[in-house]
Amino acid sequence: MAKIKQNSPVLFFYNNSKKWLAKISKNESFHTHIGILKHSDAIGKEYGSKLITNKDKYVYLLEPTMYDYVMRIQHGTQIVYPKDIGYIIARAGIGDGQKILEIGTGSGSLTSFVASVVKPRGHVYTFDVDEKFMKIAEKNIKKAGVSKYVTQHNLDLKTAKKMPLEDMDVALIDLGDPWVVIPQVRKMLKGSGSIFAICPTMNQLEKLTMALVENEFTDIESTEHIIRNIEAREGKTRHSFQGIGHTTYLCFARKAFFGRSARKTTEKPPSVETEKKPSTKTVKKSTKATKKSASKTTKKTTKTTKKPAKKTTKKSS
Ligand SMILES: C[S@@+](CC[C@H](N)C(=O)[O-])C[C@H]1O[C@@H](n2cnc3c(N)ncnc32)[C@H](O)[C@@H]1O
Repeated sequence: MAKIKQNSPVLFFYNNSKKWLAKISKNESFHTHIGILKHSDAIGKEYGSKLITNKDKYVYLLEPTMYDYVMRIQHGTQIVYPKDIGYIIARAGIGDGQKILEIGTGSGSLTSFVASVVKPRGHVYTFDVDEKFMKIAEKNIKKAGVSKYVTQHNLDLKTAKKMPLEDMDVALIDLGDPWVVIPQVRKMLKGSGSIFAICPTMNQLEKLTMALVENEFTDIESTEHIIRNIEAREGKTRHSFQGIGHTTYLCFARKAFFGRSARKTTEKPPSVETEKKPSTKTVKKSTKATKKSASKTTKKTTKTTKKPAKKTTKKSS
């Protein structure tokens, strides 16, 4: 039986829109519209028990899940929501023991969730360029209890000359221009490794898909996930009037070896519809942009809780 004690995490659950997440500290209490919730009253109770307030209302003392942490995360940036995270984990094949590369830590929502899936043997190496967001993410990752499985780096991989990682199982990208980092990500991914990127608009999705084809990725799929809440009550179950509209598009692919260099130039890449070669003009543009910005490399790595798997052996990527 799991009993609540000092420092236990607890979700004080009143209803779906009123719930409070806290770490139990015996001298603390908080005032709510349903009365005062005293932490000391929770100590010694089993998770799932009721706690009565001074206004004779009650909350349930629930053990928080990763969903609860992510939904109550401090937002520094837009975050990836559980409705998308579930599919990302399934579609990218994320599991225990994997090495994950993430570009665009943001508030650490996706980082925390993915770390909770790859732990205890796996690790998330996450990169961001904004120290302010990195601090927010660090706090959120700590609150979610997965700091041990995450290493945060302050490094712009767009301009980095040497890739700091190799043989990654999965790469997750959440930046405004994900197509720019595809060549770099390719170098760090193992063969057939999964890549996933967030694209809030269709224009971004198009540019990304073209870069994926150009950089020899296959199994390309783009999806949008809409969740509909149902209000289920006896005799009057119906869709909720509230709901989230469009949030973002998700794009998945796998690293492959098209063998273009070994083929004659007239030969076409594999015959999947989405794997048509993009117009050279656009691809050249993004390649130029990458090269141009490569001269301004900033290298700074913070908070290394675990060493990245850097080896100097060069591999064909
Ligand atoms: C939308 S947020 C990511 C949100 C995150 N997926 C989450 O669930 O909390 C995008 C992040 O990408 C970062 N970013 C922008 N350009 C970057 C770059 N070149 N390398 C790494 N991170 C970058 C921004 O600082 C920002 O924190």
